[in-house]
Amino acid sequence: MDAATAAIVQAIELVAVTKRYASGAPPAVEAIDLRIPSRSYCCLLGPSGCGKSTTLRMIAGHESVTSGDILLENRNITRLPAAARGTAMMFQSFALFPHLSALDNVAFSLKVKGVPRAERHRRAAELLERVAMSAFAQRKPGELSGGQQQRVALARALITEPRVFLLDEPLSALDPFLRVQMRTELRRWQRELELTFIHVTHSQEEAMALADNIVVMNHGRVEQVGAPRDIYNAPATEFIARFLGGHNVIATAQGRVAVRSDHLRVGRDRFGAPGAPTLAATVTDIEYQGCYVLLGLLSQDAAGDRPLCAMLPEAEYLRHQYLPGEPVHLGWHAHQAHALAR
Ligand SMILES: Nc1ncnc2c1ncn2[C@@H]1O[C@H](COP(=O)(O)OP(=O)(O)OP(=O)(O)O)[C@@H](O)[C@H]1O
Repeated sequence: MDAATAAIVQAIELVAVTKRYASGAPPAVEAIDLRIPSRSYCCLLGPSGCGKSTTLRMIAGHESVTSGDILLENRNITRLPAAARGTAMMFQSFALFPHLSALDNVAFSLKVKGVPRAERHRRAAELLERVAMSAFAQRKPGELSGGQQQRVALARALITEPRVFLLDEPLSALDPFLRVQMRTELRRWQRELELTFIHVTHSQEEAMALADNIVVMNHGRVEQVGAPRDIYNAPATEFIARFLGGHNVIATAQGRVAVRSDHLRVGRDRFGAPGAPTLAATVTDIEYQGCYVLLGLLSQDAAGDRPLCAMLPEAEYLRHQYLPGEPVHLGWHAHQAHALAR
């Protein structure tokens, strides 16, 4: 490890963490090594069943670890109870107590700890103010909108003064409009609070919008870790290229490559110098999307029939007006094709 890497405090470090729910069953999480820098926004991204919630629950202490270690700021927390770890969790459904006011919901964990009423209400009121919910302190959860409930849930988690904030699909219960709005708020809170956020999602769009680092998981393993732009521009595997969307996987003589849909060039004439990557294709569909047009294409590559997709800016499409059934040529710049490991 170089000095610069050593100087970055890791909020969370997983060392060879494995989880088996039953002996003999395939592992839900298999030998994961992961470092999440302090004060960063990390998204665990992957399809249903890939092990992301299990990973989050093991960090929270809601699930035991079969083998391996979990460190929080260099402290081994693997065997500590959830309340002693320095983490707090926000759930998809927010899990607010329906019969308690927003203020009492936020103050709840201090009540359990025996903090006197006046003191716990003072601290809860401060946190409600921080999330712009002071005016709703006396309302019950049922009298609040989804977004307002989320802010109360955030305040309730923050009252325990966590070092690491864990979020399990926190936006998926919200309608699409509110989801985008709350996404922006989550990012702003993370920056303002200077906390480490670890957020589980199956939405690549959400992960791209929020994360400093995305951890892409598949079948209980980490497939790739990186900044959204780095992962999008150089997906390591075919699974990632397909899961992220917006990519074509093409079999070439040198192996499989990923080419972004907006990097695939389409023309009636063959492209470029002899030897440059090129394919013949037929237009199958045309989808108008507003500022761009998606062309569905069928081609043959080294592995056989290959459905592909090209994303053309609206003006370019209008210049050419391709029609379904029309033969076209496809091309791409060699540097825009990323070799896939598998
Ligand atoms: N309590 C449990 N007992 C037994 N198996 C479990 C349990 N929880 C999860 N699993 C299994 O472990 C694997 C990983 O599940 P996990 O919930 O971590 O995935 P996920 O990526 O979060 O999926 P989702 O997005 O659907 O929540 C799955 O095969 C799941 O069936």
